[in-house]
Amino acid sequence: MPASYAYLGPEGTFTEIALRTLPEAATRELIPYVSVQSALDAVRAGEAEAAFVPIENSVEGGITTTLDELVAGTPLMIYREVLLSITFALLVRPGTKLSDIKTVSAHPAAQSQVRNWLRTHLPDADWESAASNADAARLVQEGRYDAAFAGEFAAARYGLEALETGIHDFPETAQTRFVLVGRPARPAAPTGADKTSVVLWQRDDHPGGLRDLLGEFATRGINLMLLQSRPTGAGIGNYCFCIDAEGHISDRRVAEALMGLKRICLEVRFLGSYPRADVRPGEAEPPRPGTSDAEFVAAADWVARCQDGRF
Ligand SMILES: O=C(O)C(=O)Cc1ccccc1
Repeated sequence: MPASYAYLGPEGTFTEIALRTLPEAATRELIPYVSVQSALDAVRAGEAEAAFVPIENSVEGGITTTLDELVAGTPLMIYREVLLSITFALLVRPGTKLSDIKTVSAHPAAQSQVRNWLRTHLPDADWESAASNADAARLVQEGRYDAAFAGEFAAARYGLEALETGIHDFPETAQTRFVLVGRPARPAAPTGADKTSVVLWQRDDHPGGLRDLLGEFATRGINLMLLQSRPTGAGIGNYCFCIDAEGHISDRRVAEALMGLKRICLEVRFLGSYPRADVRPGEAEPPRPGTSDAEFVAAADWVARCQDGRF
C-alpha cells in the first residue's frame, strides 16, 4: 500500500483541491475522512502518514476545530501550508429554483463568507451546518437539504447543478489556508521564507502577561502572522495562544525567541517550521537590523570573550 494522506472529505472539498496542488500528493493515496478530528486521529494512530486540513480563512480567522486539535492531545507537527482562493457555488438538485430553497447547508466557516449573499437572495432559508462543504452537497443529493454552498467542481460528483457561481461576500480577497500535519520529526530545512507555529500557555495571570510573550518576538524583530486565543478548558478567562511567526526554528532569532518563551511560559508547544505559501523564497523581508544569524553569532562570541577577559 502506498503511503497515504488523510484529508477532510468527502470527495469534492476545497481541501481536496488544495491538497492536489502539492507535488507530493501525486505519489500518495489520498483518503477522505468525515471530519478534521478523524483525519488527525488517523495520523496519531499511524494509519496515515499525514493529514491535510483547513486551518484559517481570511474572513472567519482560525478554523477552531483544527486549532483545538493541534493544541491538545498527542503532539503533531505542520509540514506544509497551501493558500487557496475560493468562491462558492449554490448547488441544488436539478430543477430546483431559488424560490424552492428552504434549507441551505455548508461548513460553519463558510457561513460568514456568504452571509450578505444569503440575506439578499435567501433571507428566509434555514442554515444547517455540515462537516464540510462537500458533505453539505452530499446531503443535498440525499434530499436532506435543498441547497449547499460548495465548490462548483463538487456538482458533478454529487449529481447536482450550480444555480449560482462565484458567490462570496469578499470575492477579491477570500482565501483559505490549509496545512499538512504529521507526527513530529525534524522540520524541513529553511527556505528563506518560512513560518513557525507555536502554542503558548501563560505561567500566571498578571498585568502585561500577553505583552511579555509577544515581547520575546518583538525584541528579536520577528513579525507575527497569526495570533488566536483558544480557551484552555479550565474556565472563563483561561486561554492559550496560537501564534504563527515569521522565520524558521533554525534561524537564531527564532530559536532565541522560543528559548525566551520556554523560560517564561507554563508550556510551549512547537507546531513546526515550514515554507510560507504567501511569498516565494528570496522574496521574504530580510531580517531586521541586528537580528541576522551572523549578528547573533558575533554577539555570543563577544560575550564569550568578555567572560574570558579577552575583549
Ligand atoms: O474543504 C472544504 O470544502 C471545507 O469544508 C472546509 C472549508 C470551509 C470553508 C471554506 C473553505 C474550506
